[in-house]
Amino acid sequence: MKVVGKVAVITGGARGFGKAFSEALLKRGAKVCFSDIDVSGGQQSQHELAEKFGENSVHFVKCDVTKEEEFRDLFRECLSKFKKINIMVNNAGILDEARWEKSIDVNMTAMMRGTYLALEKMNPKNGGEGGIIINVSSAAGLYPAHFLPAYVATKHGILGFTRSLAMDPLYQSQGIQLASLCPAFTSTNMLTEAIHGDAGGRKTILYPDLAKTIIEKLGICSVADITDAFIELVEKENCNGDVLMINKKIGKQYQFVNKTTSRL
Ligand SMILES: NC(=O)C1=CN([C@@H]2O[C@H](COP(=O)(O)OP(=O)(O)OC[C@H]3O[C@@H](n4cnc5c(N)ncnc54)[C@H](O)[C@@H]3O)[C@@H](O)[C@H]2O)C=CC1
Ligand SMILES: CC/C=C\C[C@H](O)[C@H](O)/C=C/C=C/C=C\C=C\C(=O)C/C=C\CCC(=O)O
Repeated sequence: MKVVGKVAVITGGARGFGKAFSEALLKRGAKVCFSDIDVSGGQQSQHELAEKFGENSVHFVKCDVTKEEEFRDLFRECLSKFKKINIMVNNAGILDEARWEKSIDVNMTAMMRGTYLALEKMNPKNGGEGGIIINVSSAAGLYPAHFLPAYVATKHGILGFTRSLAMDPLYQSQGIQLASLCPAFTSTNMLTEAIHGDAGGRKTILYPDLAKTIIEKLGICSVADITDAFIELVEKENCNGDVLMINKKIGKQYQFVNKTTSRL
């Protein structure tokens, strides 16, 4: 898709990947409505991005993706400000093995809700223009890891859901494409907290020492590495059904490329 002139909704955009993806789309001439549960972080990012790209290009909305009404309001606000939605990025996510039910709520249920809401708004029958939905999974969506079993389950779920909808001829006929991004370990707050504990010193994963050893072996990506892969997906002529993994050792690698053998 050509990004210039398009409108994107991004969840979890106050920091990390969500902020970097917002900036990359703005740089290419899109308008971005980004959201987060973190109001002060979101406002700070809004200020920075508006200074670079103009007040009329970027809009922050407070949205806890686990609250259905707030999620609906995010879409309403984007449509009222920018009149359309071409790109939806379900990026908000948490890593907290002690709160595995919450992990399912944020990483899985909210991602599904964001996808269904975007499908509704992008449907030409409802005034939409089709579009692209990118769901942020993880290398943990492709590989098991016994230091983060609940997180792994949610990230595998994202792939199953997104790849299934991408097969549906109904959405294809509406000009809607769905793809998944699978970054491996990347230097954001999520990784720092996993290794060192969260702000309160609480462990977010099991066996942090083991995780550290594995991370040292596999290497750590930069946010720029992942943003580059994100933009590649968005700008492809057809990214429908794609699962793009990125890790430090092998770089970008499309998974399940032999789609005929990995589909019904
Ligand atoms: N950093 C990494 O190594 C990797 C991260 N990911 C995924 O990328 C996505 C972004 O992660 P990072 O930027 O690394 O993490 P991060 O922790 O820096 O950013 C996550 C953002 O999501 C927001 N958020 C959390 N719960 C929310 C909720 N209920 N409603 C709305 N916003 C909420 C947070 O406030 C934060 O701004 C997540 O889905 C994560 O699972 C995937 C692979 C690797
Ligand atoms: C402790 C981790 C904390 C945070 C990281 C993120 O939340 C991230 O989402 C989790 C990633 C977990 C990744 C688990 C496995 C990764 C595997 C690979 O990168 C693949 C390795 C080799 C590929 C071999 C090959 O195909 O040749």
